[in-house]
Amino acid sequence: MTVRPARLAGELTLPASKSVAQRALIATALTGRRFEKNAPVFRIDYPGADVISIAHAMAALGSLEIEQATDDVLIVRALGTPTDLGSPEAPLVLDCGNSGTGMRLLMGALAGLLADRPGAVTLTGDASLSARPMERVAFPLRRMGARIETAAGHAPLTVTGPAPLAPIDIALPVPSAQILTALCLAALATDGTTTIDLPGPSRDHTERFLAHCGVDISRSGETTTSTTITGPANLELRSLDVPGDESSAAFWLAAAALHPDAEITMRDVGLNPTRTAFLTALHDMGATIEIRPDAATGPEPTGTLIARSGAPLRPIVIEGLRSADLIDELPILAVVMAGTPGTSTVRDAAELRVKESDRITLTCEMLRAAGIDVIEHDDGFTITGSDHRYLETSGEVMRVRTDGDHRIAMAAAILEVTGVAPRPIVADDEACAAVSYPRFFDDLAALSGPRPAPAR
Ligand SMILES: O=C(O)C1=C[C@@H](OP(=O)(O)O)[C@@H](O)[C@H](O)C1
Ligand SMILES: C=C(OP(=O)(O)O)C(=O)O
Repeated sequence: MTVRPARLAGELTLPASKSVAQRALIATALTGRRFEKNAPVFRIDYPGADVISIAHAMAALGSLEIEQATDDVLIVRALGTPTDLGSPEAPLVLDCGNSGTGMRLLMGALAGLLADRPGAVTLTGDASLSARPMERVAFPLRRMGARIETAAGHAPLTVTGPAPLAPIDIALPVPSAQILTALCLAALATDGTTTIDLPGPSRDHTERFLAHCGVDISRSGETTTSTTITGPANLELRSLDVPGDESSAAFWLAAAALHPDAEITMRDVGLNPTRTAFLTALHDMGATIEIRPDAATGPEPTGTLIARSGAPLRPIVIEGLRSADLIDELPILAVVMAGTPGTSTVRDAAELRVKESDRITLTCEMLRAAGIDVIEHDDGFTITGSDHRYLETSGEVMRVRTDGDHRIAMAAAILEVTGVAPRPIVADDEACAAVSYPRFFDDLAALSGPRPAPAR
């Protein structure tokens, strides 16, 4: 017999926004300005493993000094532009771990750094990252003049200098904030104005952070967007509060929407309007979430979220540009769909197949393992859900394949703990949650209160 918690309640501290922290680390590493030893530029409270990988990569580059002040706090100091950037015979090797954002942003940043000096830097990553497409970033950077070699489109990849860069006007085929950001970081080293048009919504953390550091950058449009940035630009380093990660909050918003008795509070959560698509989707499905915005203090708006259970949920269709806006939240949204009576669908999300895992296949496998009716499409899935909650269930515990993907491991845990799954399930790798949320399973235990040990 597996007993699911009767109540989920408590207050949580979320990890630092993975998108904001990595942008701040990489952009700060680009600056030529040297800071006094005791003048930290910013701190990162509670970084996930991707953020730590990129912090260490920037320290290996020689641009930043990272002090681990406590288990949970990184203090970042800028040391100035590195002098040793390797050579084609002996490139400097930087390990990006599991971070797609880190590797793609660094391609642009390094192209800028190597625009007018010799050197060669090779970026490597773990097996998952080495399987992900990198030409989508290398190709437009080459158009600006960068010298980048990939291994048949993948990591390891090497950026070589000197390779002077020129501004470009470009319309990207996909609404990717990672490509946009790589091009913006490269554009800082050019003389003139670069314009990057995107065919759909994307997060605007880069525009906000670079403008905060005095760069001439702006974005227009809300669904299709156009970003303009003018170089050459030196960053004025300014302190920054890194907000709690919106995509980490999504797991608890889903948990509260699904569980019959829940109240979960999260403070200092990022409320950037380009990151609120999951809040909107849950609202459209009928969930109750109280949003209390904080007074603005920096480039990223924040606030408190209080999610409560009890509202009946209705099915939803996610397609077109909306899928791009929800891309990292689609595995956990699938769990909400499974706990909603009726048929819900996600289409136009083929991009999910090239994230840390094939998230379409693994999301469908997870739901099937739990006994939920799901149909897999090339670009999404259709789920027939139910509002029945199995707070006690029995049978063999089904192992969910994660392929080391943090979002699948956390989605499986929410599916299990909320009683949506008729059958007991467990992720085959819970440790991978640390990529974005190291204490996820501790927080889950704290919210669940004392109860019988979970079935394994
Ligand atoms: O810019 C970013 O911080 C991110 C952009 C998104 O990727 P794409 O740019 O490929 O859409 C997202 O999936 C990723 O987790 C983080
Ligand atoms: C896709 C993700 O991250 P990245 O591309 O940075 O690996 C994610 O966190 O869901």
